[in-house]
Amino acid sequence: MLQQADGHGSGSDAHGGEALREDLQEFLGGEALLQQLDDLTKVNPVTLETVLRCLQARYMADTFYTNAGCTLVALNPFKPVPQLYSPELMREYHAASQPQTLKPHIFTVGEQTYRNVRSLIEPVNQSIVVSGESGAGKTWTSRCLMKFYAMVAASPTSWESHKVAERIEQRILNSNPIMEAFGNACTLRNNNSSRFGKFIQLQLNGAQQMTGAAVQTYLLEKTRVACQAPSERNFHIFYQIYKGARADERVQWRLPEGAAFSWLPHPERTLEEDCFEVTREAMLHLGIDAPTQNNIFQALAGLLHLGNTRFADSGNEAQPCPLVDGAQCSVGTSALLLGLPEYHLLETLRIRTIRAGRDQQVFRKPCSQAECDTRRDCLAKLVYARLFDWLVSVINSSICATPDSWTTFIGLLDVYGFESFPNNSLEQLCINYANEKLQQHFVAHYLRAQQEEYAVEGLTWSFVSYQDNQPCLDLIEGSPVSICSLLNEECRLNRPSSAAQLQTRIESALTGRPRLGRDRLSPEPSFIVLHYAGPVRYCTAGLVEKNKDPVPPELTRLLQQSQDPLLKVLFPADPEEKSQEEPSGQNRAPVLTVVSKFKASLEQLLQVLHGTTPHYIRCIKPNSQAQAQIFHREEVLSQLEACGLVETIHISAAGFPIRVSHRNFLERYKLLRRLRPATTPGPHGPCPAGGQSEWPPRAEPAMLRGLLQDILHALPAPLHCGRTKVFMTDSTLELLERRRAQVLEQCARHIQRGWRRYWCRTQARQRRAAVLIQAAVRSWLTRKHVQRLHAAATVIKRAWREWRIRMAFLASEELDGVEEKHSSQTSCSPSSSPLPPTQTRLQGAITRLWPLGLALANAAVGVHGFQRKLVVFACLQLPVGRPRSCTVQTAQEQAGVLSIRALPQGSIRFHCRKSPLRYADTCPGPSPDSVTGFNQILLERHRPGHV
Ligand SMILES: Nc1ncnc2c1ncn2[C@@H]1O[C@H](COP(=O)(O)OP(=O)(O)OP(=O)(O)O)[C@@H](O)[C@H]1O
Repeated sequence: MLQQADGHGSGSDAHGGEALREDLQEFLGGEALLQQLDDLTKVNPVTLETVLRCLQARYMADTFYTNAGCTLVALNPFKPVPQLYSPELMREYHAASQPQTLKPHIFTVGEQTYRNVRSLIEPVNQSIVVSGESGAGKTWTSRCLMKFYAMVAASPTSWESHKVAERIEQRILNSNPIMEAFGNACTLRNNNSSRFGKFIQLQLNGAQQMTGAAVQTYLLEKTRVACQAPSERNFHIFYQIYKGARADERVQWRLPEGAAFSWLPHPERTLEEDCFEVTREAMLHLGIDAPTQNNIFQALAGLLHLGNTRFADSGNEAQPCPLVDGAQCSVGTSALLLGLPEYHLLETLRIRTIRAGRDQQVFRKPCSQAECDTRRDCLAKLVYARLFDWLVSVINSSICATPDSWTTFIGLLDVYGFESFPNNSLEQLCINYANEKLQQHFVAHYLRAQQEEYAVEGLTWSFVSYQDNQPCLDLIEGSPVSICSLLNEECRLNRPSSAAQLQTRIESALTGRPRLGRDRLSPEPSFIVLHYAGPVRYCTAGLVEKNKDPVPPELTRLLQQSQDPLLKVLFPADPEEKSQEEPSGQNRAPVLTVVSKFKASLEQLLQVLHGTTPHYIRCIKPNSQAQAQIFHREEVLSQLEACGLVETIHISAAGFPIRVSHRNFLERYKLLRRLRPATTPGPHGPCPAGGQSEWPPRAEPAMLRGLLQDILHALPAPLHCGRTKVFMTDSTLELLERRRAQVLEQCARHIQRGWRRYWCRTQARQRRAAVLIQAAVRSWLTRKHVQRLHAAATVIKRAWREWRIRMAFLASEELDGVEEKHSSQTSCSPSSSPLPPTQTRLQGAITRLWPLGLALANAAVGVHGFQRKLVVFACLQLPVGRPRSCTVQTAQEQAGVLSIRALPQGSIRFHCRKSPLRYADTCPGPSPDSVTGFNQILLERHRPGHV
């Protein structure tokens, strides 16, 4: 989950931070606020990932400055930013009552240092260390700061002092173009790369007015004069004179247009730094008059011609190397321009003189071709380095105030950043050694600042667990044995030693040193130093030679004989002078090597820095293409490592990298009080269920602290409760988060359980209610249905009964009617009959035998039509004359007689297919055994016609 930078595992750290949960991220820092976060130490937690994200967000929003505790991180905009360095802005920062509350800017640092000087709080002197890799913007930053001080420190009381101050400031500002022309060059990484380190001391009087300045330079890359890496250039000044010389000067300096110089690569490339006039102007302002300037440029032209002096192999050790074609002219011109005799120059380059023996006998030995080249290059480097130092001294004499006119100073240190290339040599060793020294100084200061914050918060804590870079410094410069001492020893002994031998010596003498490593796969002899910013492999080849920086004494002697006024100044003839460059086997006195000189100047610098209040500006190059609005995380990350910001983060991790205000802490972790055992209620009562309302915005600090104590009581974690913040380590945060997750899980379980119980209860209730409703509805529906059926049945029953009754009635009527008629017929007189007598007789017969007649009438065959009707009427004794009074259906085709059976009693049974009676035919439940009666006609003997 949480990962904090530990040791040097930056990669994993960067990824670890990514895994941080969003809500935690928000709690600790607030994702949305990243670009508004002015201080990198306020990103929470302080990890590389969050720091990178914050820087990126700010860079993309054109915010180039960010605080990082006591450090200011300056991202190179690589584009002109309007108003970012305007005089109005300078004035705004200067006039602000609290510049720290304004946006981070180099002017905040400038103003802070200025106010510190004014406050006279010890240490009064201030220093600003501007560091970063090549092209990160150190020179730009230093220049802007100098302009700032020139503006703010120029508030003189009188007109006269105003004029003095203005002149001084102008001189200080004018020193920049000169130093840049002579000390800067176009490299692969920066078109205007400073090839030296510098410390500028701005001197202030008791009224904090700038009265002067002093410049100290370090480690000029003088090899560039004679050797330039592919695609790189020589120092700007050579191009300036080559391109900017007037016609008469060209003649005087022997610089015809289009002339080719091997030490002037890529002359066709024109940079804005190639402005000769600006340099001349600045030199003039600093008191370097035109003849002196002329002299300087003439000597530089002499060096260019010296570069064209090429030697061929003589093929004979006893013979000096001949010059290649055309080189003779170059030697002549060079000698002329340098004020040297041509012959003497050539001889010095080609012949080595060796003094040996008790009486210092002189031997002359022709040099090899390579040695000639080396001596030529050495001469050029010697002249250029002395010229550069002389210029610095001239600048200093021009801008430096008399010791009694200034009391305090603000120092600006512009140094190379940490360097690590595939092959590193003495230059990188010196640079990285300086960076180690500065890092140690920075860390000590940072720790002090941290301690102060803890003290303000009322915390006592010491950084005992922090491992500083002392072991690495011991390895490089320690006593009695270190890399520097071994290199110096090699120079002092002046014994021939190969690269492999040097490697072996270093490894055996420094074996067991924790910061020394070895690259077993490297084909070249080398050793590895584990610097705070990462491991660097140094090749041992050429280390001793570079450390010796040998200058053949003949060269110095030659230059001392120059007729050139400038060279006379640079190389004063002093017969008493014991050349430092004359190491001899017998002389066991310490030799002034590059390393020892550098170490001495570094110690002097650090002494100065120790006596000041330091401020740090870390310049960061967002991309190596020098493009605006491009932020390469990997590149920035490696620079953060190199400038020690990562180390700062590691230190933060060693302390309490996480600081949360009391209120925020309580808001997030109040629920941890639930962990408190039920039997031990805290002094602040039971846990309130509420949220925000429980801590009103202006809650008493005492109350907050009390609640905090409750949490601490419930969860014994290594938390440190400051006056306004809670301090904790990364692992504590992790523990808190874990416990919080546990409590949340418990709560979630409780809620789930409660909810499930409630849900089940509700479900059961609903189910019961549904069943009840369903039952009620169903019974109601059934009742309704049954009622309807009942009603229908009643209707049917009633109708049926009525029908039955009617049918029975009709049937009985039918049957009764026949009998009655029959009886009444028999009782009636014949006179009353309307029928004729024959008919009446027939009718009587029929009537007597009416069942027979009826059967006949219904027989399928037999009587038809009216006869059939008549028979029926007769049988039923219906009046024929009134056919409408009753209806007799006779045409019952189907009702034929099926069988006629004479019964033993004398009765006859007619079995009809259908009852001849209209209504008596219906029988609801005929029994199969019984005679149906209605479709059977039984003629009984004693009583015919009984049905
Ligand atoms: N604040 C800035 N605003 C705009 N451009 C800048 C700024 N800072 C730096 N640059 C650009 O970056 C280039 C490199 O800056 P600068 O020369 O100051 O780098 P440096 O760190 O001094 O490099 P070196 O160590 O090689 O001297 C400048 O020439 C300029 O173009």
